[in-house]
Amino acid sequence: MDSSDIFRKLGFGARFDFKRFNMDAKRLQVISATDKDVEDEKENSAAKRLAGSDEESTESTPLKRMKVSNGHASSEEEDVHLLGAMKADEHLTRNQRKKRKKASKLKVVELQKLKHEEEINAYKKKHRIHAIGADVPDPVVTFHQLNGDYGLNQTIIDNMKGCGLETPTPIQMQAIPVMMERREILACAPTGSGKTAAFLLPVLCHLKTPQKNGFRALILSPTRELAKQTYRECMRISDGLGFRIHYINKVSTAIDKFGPKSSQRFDILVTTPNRLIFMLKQEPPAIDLKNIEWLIVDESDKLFEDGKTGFREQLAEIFKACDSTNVRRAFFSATFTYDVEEWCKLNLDNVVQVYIGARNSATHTIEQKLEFVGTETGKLLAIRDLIRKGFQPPVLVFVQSKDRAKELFKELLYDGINVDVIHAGRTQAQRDRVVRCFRQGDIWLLICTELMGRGIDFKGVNLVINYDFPQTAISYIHRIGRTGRAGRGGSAVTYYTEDDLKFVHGIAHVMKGAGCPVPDFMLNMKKPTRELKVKMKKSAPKRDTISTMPNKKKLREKQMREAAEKKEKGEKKKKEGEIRPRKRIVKTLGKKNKKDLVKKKRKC
Ligand SMILES: Nc1ncnc2c1ncn2[C@@H]1O[C@H](COP(=O)(O)OP(=O)(O)OP(=O)(O)O)[C@@H](O)[C@H]1O
Repeated sequence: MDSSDIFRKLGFGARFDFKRFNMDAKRLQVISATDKDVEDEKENSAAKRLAGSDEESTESTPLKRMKVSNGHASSEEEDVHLLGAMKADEHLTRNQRKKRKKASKLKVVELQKLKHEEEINAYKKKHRIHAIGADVPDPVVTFHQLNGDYGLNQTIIDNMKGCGLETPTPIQMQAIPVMMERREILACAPTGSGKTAAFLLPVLCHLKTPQKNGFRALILSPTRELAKQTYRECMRISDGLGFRIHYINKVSTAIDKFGPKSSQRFDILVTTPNRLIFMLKQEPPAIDLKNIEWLIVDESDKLFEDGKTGFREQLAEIFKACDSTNVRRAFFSATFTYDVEEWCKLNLDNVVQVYIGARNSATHTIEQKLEFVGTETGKLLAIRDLIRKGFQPPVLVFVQSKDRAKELFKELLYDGINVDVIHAGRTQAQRDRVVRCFRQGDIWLLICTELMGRGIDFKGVNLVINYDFPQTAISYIHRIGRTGRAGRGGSAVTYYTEDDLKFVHGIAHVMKGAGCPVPDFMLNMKKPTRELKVKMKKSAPKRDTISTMPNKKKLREKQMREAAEKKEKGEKKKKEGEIRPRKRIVKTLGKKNKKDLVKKKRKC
């Protein structure tokens, strides 16, 4: 037995890197020339395909494309490769041939997988989808696909179509399959991009049919208005399936309805954290969240905020109450802070992060403008000018507090337009009426506070006016996001005064990020310090009252200030007189007398 025999025996069934060992293999007669040719041909064809020489159009049939290429080689392609391999295999044993066939099949599958990945990446890039996480499922192209792939009820798909939702938006393309696979998710997509349906569809799919096990899905929203809107959307999409969906309107009735003695005939609860906490704190708790399978936190960055405006503590208590082992959590918002992201990475199980477009960016369909108005009076003049020139309702006007909302309402009440106001100081019935009238078009211009800034979907708002400069860029993104929804156009104008100059930089950059023209001087404005930013975020700046009438209190203050200044000046003069009396005498003597005095002095 010579060395080549030993090598052949030991190397039986092994595959060679032909580029590196070609010469040796030939010398030892381990392979024939045909073996190498087949191998070379395979590599060449793979490279060609990855370089895009494949004739098949990737755009025309995306669904088919994704299905076919999902890891399995087409039989035609396989045959070509196997034929070549069989010719080369003539001199091999049956076992060797089998192994070779298996190996080449594997290679084809790998190449198909690569091709598939490339196509998926191109599709994601086109729709600006970024997904981070392990084994992220592929995005879907149609709602119909969800029926085949995940068993989504056809009624839901029909209801979606009935509401005019024909094809999924980018966030729906990616977030739905992720949630369908029961993965926890942190999703961020621009305002008005269809996040509500993105979380409702998987929830409805997993709940399958109505049951008597108490609530199985919980959706949290920061405001009652948003909770009600989500409840309505959920009812629309699940129409005909018999799910019992609830929205807590009055806590007193909810306690009787959902308490321990209830029939447990409910499936989905949509509410604000405060109301839920109130019910959980009853003795015994007036609601049971032990069977919750899906906990959705909408506008999650808002709910994660600390302090008066946030719900962080309440959220922690609700998380504790949803203690089922198979609870899944989903966080949705148009904006995310670093804190929320870190929390999700640490606490969620194998989380998938989905971002559409650039993070914390404004919708591209909104025309944004910054308008310098100098002073508070300038703002009033600007808005009156806009009204006088004529505007296209509906318009939303944001101010920083309920007091200012009332002040502006008083000012505009007699300007000949249908104007109303909504803020936390109004009763729930008043708030509901205002929202209803605004939706119906009976109110043309609605003055509101940050209450309306999050999630509210008013169809066709044409213009958003930031009467008071927003406290943060995040607040700006949400406020202007009330227009330009679901791919429609819209405009936003932000008034700024001398006092707001130091905060213009941030907003100018958000505008630039959304592709709006911004003058260079705005982009180059000095950034506010960190302390200033924190201060502004915590509390809105003090501003002069919104009024064209002279403010009596202010007038009195001004008079008192002037009187005090006068008095101070007088005292100062008196003091000066005591220190330099001669000078005073000289002054009072006049020019002629002064000369006489000098002469007299000389004589002396
Ligand atoms: N696939 C779709 N095709 C067309 N319109 C859609 C689609 N999905 C949702 N919409 C519509 O888009 C609008 C905005 O949707 P939604 O309120 O869910 O946005 P959002 O992303 O939650 O916004 P926000 O960040 O302001 O809360 C709604 O009127 C909704 O009916």
